[in-house]
Amino acid sequence: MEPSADTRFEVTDPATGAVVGTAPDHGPDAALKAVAEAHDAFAAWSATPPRHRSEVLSAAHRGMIAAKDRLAALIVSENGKSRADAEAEVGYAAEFFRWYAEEAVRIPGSFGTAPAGGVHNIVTRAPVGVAALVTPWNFPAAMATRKIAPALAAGCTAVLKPAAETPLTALAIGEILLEAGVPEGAVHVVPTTSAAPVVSAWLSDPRVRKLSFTGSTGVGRTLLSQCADRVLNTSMELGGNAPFVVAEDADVDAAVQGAMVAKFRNSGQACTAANRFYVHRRVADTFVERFGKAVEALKVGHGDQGAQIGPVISAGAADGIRSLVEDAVAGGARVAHHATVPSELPRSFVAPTVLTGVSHDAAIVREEIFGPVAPVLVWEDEDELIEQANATEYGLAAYVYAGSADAAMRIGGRLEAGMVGINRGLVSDPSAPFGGVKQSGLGREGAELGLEEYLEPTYFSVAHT
Ligand SMILES: NC(=O)c1ccc[n+]([C@@H]2O[C@H](COP(=O)([O-])OP(=O)(O)OC[C@H]3O[C@@H](n4cnc5c(N)ncnc54)[C@H](O)[C@@H]3O)[C@@H](O)[C@H]2O)c1
Ligand SMILES: O=C[C@H](O)CS(=O)(=O)O
Repeated sequence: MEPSADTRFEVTDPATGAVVGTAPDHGPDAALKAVAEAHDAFAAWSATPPRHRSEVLSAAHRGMIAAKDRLAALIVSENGKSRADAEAEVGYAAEFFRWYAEEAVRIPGSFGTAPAGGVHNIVTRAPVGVAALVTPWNFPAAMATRKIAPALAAGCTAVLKPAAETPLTALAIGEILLEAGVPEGAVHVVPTTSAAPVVSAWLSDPRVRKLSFTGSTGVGRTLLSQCADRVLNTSMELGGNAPFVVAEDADVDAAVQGAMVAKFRNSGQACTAANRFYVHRRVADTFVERFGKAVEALKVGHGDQGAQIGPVISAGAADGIRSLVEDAVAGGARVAHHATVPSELPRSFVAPTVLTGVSHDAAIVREEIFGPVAPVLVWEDEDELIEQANATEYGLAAYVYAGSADAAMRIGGRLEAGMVGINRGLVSDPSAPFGGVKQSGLGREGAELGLEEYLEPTYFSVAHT
């Protein structure tokens, strides 16, 4: 499953910089060899009975659950997240194998008669071919399985380039797939420190028929323009800037509980993370006080030592987050609450923080923070709220807490987002279509729609008398 590479690169713990493992460093030649093998494997895999693919995916689900402790430890070591977050990620990631084991036997098709008669329309779905999959470091298991599972269910084969920060989890998943019965060559995990040349080589190769990318909007734009040359089938899961709205009739304690999940899961490094909190003036003081108390109680430390908040991915990323806070404070914001970062911890740890009095045009409101900082803004007029919440190029997730279902659905329906959490701070679910509008992406992952991303319809026009 892993093509040979002459050189290896070191993978480090984001907290300490200690080397936690090494991965093969593939260049474009090795990456194209992986494509050749995936292409060779395609004819046989795409012709397997759906029930067989389903059973292999079920075995992959069981394999991941059996390896839960080992995978969680690997994720903590290379990503830094808390052990609890890592275990939750393994469960979530494995669930994509179970969901698509169940979908593999339900590839859709249809039969109809043309209105004028004399012609039957038969629509079938065929796997698109070899899929190139590119994933980020923030959820090293789930972002891989969210692509691999529907690709295999559809009958595609795949080459996967994980982020250079977190290749070890993807390599371990590759081994689990082999043990589950995925044929040699059908899924290649291709770590590299040369992302651009490797991915460009794939996108230029006619044997590659699909790109599914998860990462930043900036890199997504670059890859989309490369895909234009070959009019390549693409799925894009990109950045976000989720508003979290608290209405005047919301249950404030429930809103605080949801806010803790929406903001602090994975230390704020989720594309779905609440980036801006819009709280109605009538409940703003109560919300900030209770939210602040919960934030102050967060335990910051190493992921494998019982902490709730681990480091962010690098010291550079942490500095960037702190600069956003400083910029907001220079613009009039106030650090209302923060957790304590033990003094012995290195620079990659950022204090979970609640900011109040933040200006609507502050960089921290406009940019994806990707860290444990919560800017709170106060609203009174619903039309102004909607205008401010939608004033972003992103449209991935949004959250609304409101007492009346009517208000929640009305506000939620006016937000430009692909996913809206109503009275809950988590929208990620393998059985639901994950994805964004505007510059947060194209296409969906999870649910039935996630399978469609790896299928192409063929329509047969059949004459009959
Ligand atoms: N919408 C989603 O489902 C989703 C999920 C997770 C993360 N994200 C987004 O991902 C970003 C954080 O992840 P990141 O920092 O790893 O993103 P990134 O865009 O820097 O990297 C993502 C992947 O692309 C590769 N890459 C980087 N530059 C490339 C290039 N020029 N050509 C080809 N490949 C390249 C990286 O090696 C990595 O594998 C955030 O913006 C976050 O919102 C989105
Ligand atoms: O970073 C965003 C990912 O999609 C992770 S999750 O699906 O929200 O867990």
